[in-house]
Amino acid sequence: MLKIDNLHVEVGGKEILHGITMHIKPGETHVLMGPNGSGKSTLLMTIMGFDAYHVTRGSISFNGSDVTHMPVHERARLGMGIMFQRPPSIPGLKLGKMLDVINPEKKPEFVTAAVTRMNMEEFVERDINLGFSGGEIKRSEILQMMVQDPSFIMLDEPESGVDLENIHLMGESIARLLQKNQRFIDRKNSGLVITHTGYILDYLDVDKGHVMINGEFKCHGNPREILKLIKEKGYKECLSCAKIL
Ligand SMILES: Nc1ncnc2c1ncn2[C@@H]1O[C@H](COP(=O)(O)OP(=O)(O)OP(=O)(O)O)[C@@H](O)[C@H]1O
Repeated sequence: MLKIDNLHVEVGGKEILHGITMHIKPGETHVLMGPNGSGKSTLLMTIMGFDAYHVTRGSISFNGSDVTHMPVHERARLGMGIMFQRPPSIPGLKLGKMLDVINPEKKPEFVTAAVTRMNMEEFVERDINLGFSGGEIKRSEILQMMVQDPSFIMLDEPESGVDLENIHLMGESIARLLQKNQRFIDRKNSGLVITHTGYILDYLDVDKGHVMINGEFKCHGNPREILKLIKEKGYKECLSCAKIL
């Protein structure tokens, strides 16, 4: 589904990603870990195609199409979706209005059911993210993604700032987006999820983990084993081992 080959990316005139290669197949979910400032969000923003992220070398292909220099809205149309780490507020645009226009194929009943599922009824008349708490922003992001219904789902720290009850709601909703209730061969949706804590792994059947340090992948393998290693020995161990777990 997603093939990234030797990707080099500059932000603000500085190279942040130094040759990232990865392949995510249909139905797979991968997890991205790594210390603060290592380039994880940069990778997601580049895959989605935001202007500030300049690909200087390498390529991104999505379902066989080269999207390396394609604008964001075209990537979204092809089926990419992203949940931001810190999405902006949009004064003057009500959440309900946004939900009405994200995906014309979704019937109003579908949208209403998604709003109810995410406990966002009292937010539809509010401007997007304006004054929302951290956890409310995350629920609003997932709600918008449920309506967009992308086939490739990127999540930047979905559990950060979310209380335990809502982590459960978020986890189950993300699992549905990634079709985790279906057999692997029947799944069409794939995902790339950034996590520091690994809480989200309790809800997702994840296929592979990657550790990024200073804009490069240093380790690939079982995400739970990688997290255990990081908790016990820190990221320094990833640098020294740099192997497949
Ligand atoms: N516009 C910019 N100009 C200069 N440097 C930038 C810019 N945007 C991002 N960076 C730098 O790129 C590096 C990677 O940032 P990024 O947000 O991708 O890290 P991250 O791994 O997602 O971190 P965290 O875990 O803290 O969210 C950081 O050092 C950041 O300061």
